[in-house]
Amino acid sequence: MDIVIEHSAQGVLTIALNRPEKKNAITSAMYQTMADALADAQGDAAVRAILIRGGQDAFSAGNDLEDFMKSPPTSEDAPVLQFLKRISEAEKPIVASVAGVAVGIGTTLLLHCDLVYASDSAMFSLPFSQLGLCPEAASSLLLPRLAGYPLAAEKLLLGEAFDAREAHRMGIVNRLLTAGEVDAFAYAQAVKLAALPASSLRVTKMLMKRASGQEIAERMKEEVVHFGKMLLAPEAREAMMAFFQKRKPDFRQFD
Ligand SMILES: C/C=C/C(=O)SCCNC(=O)CCNC(=O)[C@H](O)C(C)(C)COP(=O)(O)OP(=O)(O)OC[C@H]1O[C@@H](n2cnc3c(N)ncnc32)[C@H](O)[C@@H]1OP(=O)(O)O
Repeated sequence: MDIVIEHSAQGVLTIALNRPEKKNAITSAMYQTMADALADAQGDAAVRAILIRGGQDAFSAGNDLEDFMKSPPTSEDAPVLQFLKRISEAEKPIVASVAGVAVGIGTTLLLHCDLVYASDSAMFSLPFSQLGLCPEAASSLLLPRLAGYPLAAEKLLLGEAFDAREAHRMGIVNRLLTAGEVDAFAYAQAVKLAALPASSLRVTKMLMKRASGQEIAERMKEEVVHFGKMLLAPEAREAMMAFFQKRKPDFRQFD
């Protein structure tokens, strides 16, 4: 199973990305499973905190590029958009544990989690421009707000990878741990949350997020319009073909 869902007796729902052979690249089916798990968690009183994690080698290599080419998300009910809506509107606290690579949505989904813990060897990247695409998950709004414009622009315009220390400095990550410690630490934090009064956490999260909720939803909609068009454009096709052909893309052929 590419996504493993586990309920613990302490009230933690764990969503584990489990496609190590593809570095946890996320397919439509995986987004759908995660969106459904988040929806179910919302209505399940036994779930008091949510933990999202990948493996030691990869948190996630982002959207599956073959899926992008074969079935680009065009409609509003596309699984990726359902997942983003669910994670951005979740009322229950979400903790993330990041080890290995976190690429594209593997990094932007973290902007919607409440507590993010990462291994000190984790690597992050937002390679949208390198793929002929634009930011998603409201990262064009949230990253400049979190990290300041210069750092956000560097990451989103150049699309180069950055290390865990920089992700921590930018505010994407709460705390760095060793690769061996990060999952257990993140889980323990989720257990702590699960033991607190759910109503208090719900109201606290709502108060912190209420002002930005509408803006986030609107920005995601705006990003999707551009993203959907760009995904079908020749620049993105060239970038994705180049990835699978293990060569550098040639963008000089486009204006
Ligand atoms: C709405 C959301 C938008 C987005 O998320 S946009 C971002 C999309 N993601 C990417 O562009 C990342 C593409 N992948 C990479 O750049 C690299 O991979 C990594 C840096 C993540 C890891 O590099 P390395 O450690 O050298 O591994 P490897 O040999 O490239 O990958 C192992 C296997 O995994 C497949 N794979 C990796 N990422 C993806 C992906 N995103 N979509 C589909 N397949 C992927 C490869 O092809 C290969 O497979 P095989 O062993 O069969 O050759």
